[in-house]
Amino acid sequence: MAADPSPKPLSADVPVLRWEEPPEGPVLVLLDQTRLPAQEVELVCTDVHTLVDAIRSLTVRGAPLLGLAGAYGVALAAARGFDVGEAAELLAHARPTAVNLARGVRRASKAHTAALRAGKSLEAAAAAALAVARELHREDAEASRSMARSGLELLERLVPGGGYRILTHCNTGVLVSGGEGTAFAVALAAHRAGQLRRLWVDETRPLLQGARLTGYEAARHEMPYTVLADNAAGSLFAAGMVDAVLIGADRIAADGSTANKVGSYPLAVLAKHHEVPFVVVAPMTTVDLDTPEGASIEVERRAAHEVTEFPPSGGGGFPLAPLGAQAYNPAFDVTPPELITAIVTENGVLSPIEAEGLASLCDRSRSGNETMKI
Ligand SMILES: CSC[C@H]1O[C@H](OP(=O)(O)O)[C@H](O)[C@@H]1O
Repeated sequence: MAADPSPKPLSADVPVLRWEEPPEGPVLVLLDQTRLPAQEVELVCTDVHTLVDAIRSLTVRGAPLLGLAGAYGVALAAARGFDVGEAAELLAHARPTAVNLARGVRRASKAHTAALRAGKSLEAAAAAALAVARELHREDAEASRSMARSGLELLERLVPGGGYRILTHCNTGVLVSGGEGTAFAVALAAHRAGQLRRLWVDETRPLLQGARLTGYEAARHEMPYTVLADNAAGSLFAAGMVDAVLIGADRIAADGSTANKVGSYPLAVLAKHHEVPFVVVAPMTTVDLDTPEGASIEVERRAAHEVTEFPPSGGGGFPLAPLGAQAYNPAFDVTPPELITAIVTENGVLSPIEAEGLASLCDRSRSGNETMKI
């Protein structure tokens, strides 16, 4: 279904994802992140195929938000009488790396199936799936608030004196979350506390989630931010201009290996070399104890045109390389635990990273939120 063609003013507070129930049937409304920062355009999803395409094209993106989109997608399929099993399969496999997506789909599908097995009506089963999606939404918003608090406390310990110069990669704010995000939410908390001296924003080629989306979010909060080409980060470290690196995650394996947007691993190596804290901020929905180590994480490979053309969406853009050039375009890379200073979750902060520590975090209630010295 076509989106509203009239772009909304950038100042509008447009929800990233919302469920609506107009007379013609329930819909999932998405802020189209491929159009930002130039335009705030919404995509109205009335069916699962539209939602799957939106996930694959990064119209909706970011690990925690993908979990919510997956769960709402199951609810949409159930409410509109689609085959829920088929919908769940399509949604869960729309992108492979962020564990949150399949997890959100699974939790909503289980609720739907349980309702049917209990003899409930199709409407009640659809409502059960929607209730799970809404609970996940609330949980993610609360997790975001908790990580922002814990992450700021960690910065105060790691970087005495405040006035943080934080480098971040990709986008990890409200555009990836049911709340204010993960790593970006920590930077925003520092800003609100008057402790953010500079937010260095890696542009994050090839899809430029940093320049486009983190820039968009930082501008709206009037944060002191500077965009940089990814390959300029090294000179910032060399000049001693980075106090900490904060990144998100798409999947954290049982040993602490972390898959995140491509370009994260080189930042971790730079941070190690320059003795700068490298901190991962991610909700527990991103921790996957069933994946033992980084080598087991499936890294999504994306189309060559995202690298060889501009704009990098959909093909047919301005050629940045000879037509037909091959391109290596992994969407993520994996940072080993020995390069990670700490992992901040809503269940606690793990530092240094020890495999059993993550399992302990998974066993904790949200209240057990203190730094774990393993
Ligand atoms: C806080 S998770 C956000 C995470 O998702 C991004 O990937 P994508 O833009 O491809 O969905 C990136 O890895 C971010 O760190």
